[in-house]
Amino acid sequence: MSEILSVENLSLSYGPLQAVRQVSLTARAGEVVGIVGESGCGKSSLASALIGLPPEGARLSGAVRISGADLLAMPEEGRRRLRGDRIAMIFQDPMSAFNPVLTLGAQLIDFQHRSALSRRARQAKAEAMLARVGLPDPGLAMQRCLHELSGGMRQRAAIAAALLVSPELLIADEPTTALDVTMEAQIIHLLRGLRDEYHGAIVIITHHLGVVGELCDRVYVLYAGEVVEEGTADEIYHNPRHPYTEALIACDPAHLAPGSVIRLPVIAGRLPDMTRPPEGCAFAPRCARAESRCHLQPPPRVQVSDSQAALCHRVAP
Ligand SMILES: Nc1ncnc2c1ncn2[C@@H]1O[C@H](COP(=O)(O)OP(=O)(O)OP(=O)(O)O)[C@@H](O)[C@H]1O
Repeated sequence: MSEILSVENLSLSYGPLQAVRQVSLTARAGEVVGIVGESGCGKSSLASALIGLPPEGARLSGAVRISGADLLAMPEEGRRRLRGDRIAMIFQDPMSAFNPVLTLGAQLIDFQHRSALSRRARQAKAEAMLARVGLPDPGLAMQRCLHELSGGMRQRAAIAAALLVSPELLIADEPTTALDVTMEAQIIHLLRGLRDEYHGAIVIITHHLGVVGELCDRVYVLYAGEVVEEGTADEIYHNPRHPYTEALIACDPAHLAPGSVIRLPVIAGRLPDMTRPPEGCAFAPRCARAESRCHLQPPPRVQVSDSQAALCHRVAP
């Protein structure tokens, strides 16, 4: 499988605040890769760096390669072209992909402006894609403005818009958080169906480990801006080795028997102050298994299988 996305030692900081620290990851053609972590661990900052659009004032280092081309090393014009041609993004707020006062049809046709197809063919392709993502009566939906569509329909339209340009890399940043549970299940089902026919790489960024377990091939667990564990979805979900991954799983609603809890458990403690990251393991202050070396020395990256690795003093190879 060819590597579509290759990230090497990527760091992003806002002044003294280190939001993303030395992240390395890959996504190959046909693969769905999940990046999971709780709020504030650096997911959005990482997502912005993956598309070469960091927030103003952020400082970036490292490499983000899209099919070999280093996004961070090229001038803005090159990045813009790459984003338009080869990378598409699905945001939590589907409205951010659209102009609210233009019809959906006009926008879906315009998104294909680089295509050699006629206007009529682009229209037909847009309608077919809307049907594919489950919009009832796509012909009618094409004539509607976005504010006339329901939240679920907008999210489906945003997915259709992203796929219309056949991107090599599709990045979904918290694609389901804004939706209710039933709709979330439908969207997951849809993305799962699409992965079999879409041959690019899909990267899904979420705080919800259940999404990752159901949808992804491989998972990276992010804590305090670092990848603390990586592995296949099966390894991460059923045989987590990092205490933070274990804690995330214990908090996941999918692991709780229906009706058994009133409030979701949360991981006790809070993220460290990232303007002064701890000298040892960043998770040690919240870790029930921490020993003194965990507080003093940076943890080693321990390879536990061909595909699984954890950043932890307590994990045996
Ligand atoms: N534009 C910014 N300027 C300064 N600090 C920022 C900026 N954006 C994010 N941060 C800080 O960087 C850290 C990581 O934030 P980020 O939004 O990337 O995390 P996240 O995991 O996406 O969180 P959430 O799920 O709540 O969006 C946080 O401490 C946050 O306060």
